[in-house]
Amino acid sequence: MGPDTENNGDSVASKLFGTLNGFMRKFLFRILSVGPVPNHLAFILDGNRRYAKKWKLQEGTGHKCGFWALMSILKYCNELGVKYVTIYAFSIDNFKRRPNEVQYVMDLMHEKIEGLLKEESIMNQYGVRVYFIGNLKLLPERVRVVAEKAMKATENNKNTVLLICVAYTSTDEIVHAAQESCQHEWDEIQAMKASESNDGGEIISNENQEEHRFINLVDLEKYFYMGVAPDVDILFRTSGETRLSNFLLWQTSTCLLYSPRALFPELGLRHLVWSVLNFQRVYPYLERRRKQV
Ligand SMILES: CC(C)=CCC/C(C)=C/CC/C(C)=C/COP(=O)(O)OP(=O)(O)O
Repeated sequence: MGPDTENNGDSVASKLFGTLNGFMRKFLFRILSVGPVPNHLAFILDGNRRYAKKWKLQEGTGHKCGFWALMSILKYCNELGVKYVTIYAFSIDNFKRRPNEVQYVMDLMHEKIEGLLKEESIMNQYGVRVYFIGNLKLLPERVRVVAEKAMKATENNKNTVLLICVAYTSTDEIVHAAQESCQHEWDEIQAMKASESNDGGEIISNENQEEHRFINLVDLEKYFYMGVAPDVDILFRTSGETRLSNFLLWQTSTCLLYSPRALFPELGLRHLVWSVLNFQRVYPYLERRRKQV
């Protein structure tokens, strides 16, 4: 059977099948919830173009199918009780791709984000709060504006948090956090000096100065774009690839890496269930590692 590139599931048969599927899925998720359910899943969306090639579609249609796969995964995560879902939608390096591909993905993002703003969108149906994560200044103005609108429009949604990394790389995030943290320290030292001279020359204690000389872990994490989410529990990279490609290097130190052979648009329920079962198998080990950090 070929791919459903427009996500049309409107026939009576497909609706009936969808309802049946929904019941079975909820039953399956009940059983899975007996064990620990991961709190944060992250996805490197790999294989959209290969999917288009495989089915002899236009390259951009592969990205479109990737978007529909993402919506299904988001729905399953919501039903299973996974709180945070992060996706690597576009890296800073992706801007080096052919201009017409960059343009296509930006247009698709713009169109889909506008769709997410609609009343009947999955974001509102499922109570999903959206964050756009990364150096958003690098985005075309119209995409940035609609992204900011979507963050504002969903800020009161409470069920699942969707973090969309665009114009993102992990090293850029770390540099940004270090710069912000240094700036904050510098501002504090200047404020202390100013109050010292106002107080008629009271000397800043050595301890106080020491405290302000080093950036510590907690400070740095405060300034991460990803600071709104906890560390990742399972990192998916589709297409059987096992590279991290500069994605969430800081937040994945104690997670399970899962790389199914499926291309991203082929990612489905069975992959999610299998990854959660694997997570439950290694959970005691991950927990021990986390307590040691
Ligand atoms: C609003 C919103 C969340 C939109 C998301 C749109 C979307 C699915 C973007 C993915 C873009 C991308 C560079 C995918 C990687 O596949 P690839 O091109 O690297 O495929 P390949 O590995 O086969 O070359």
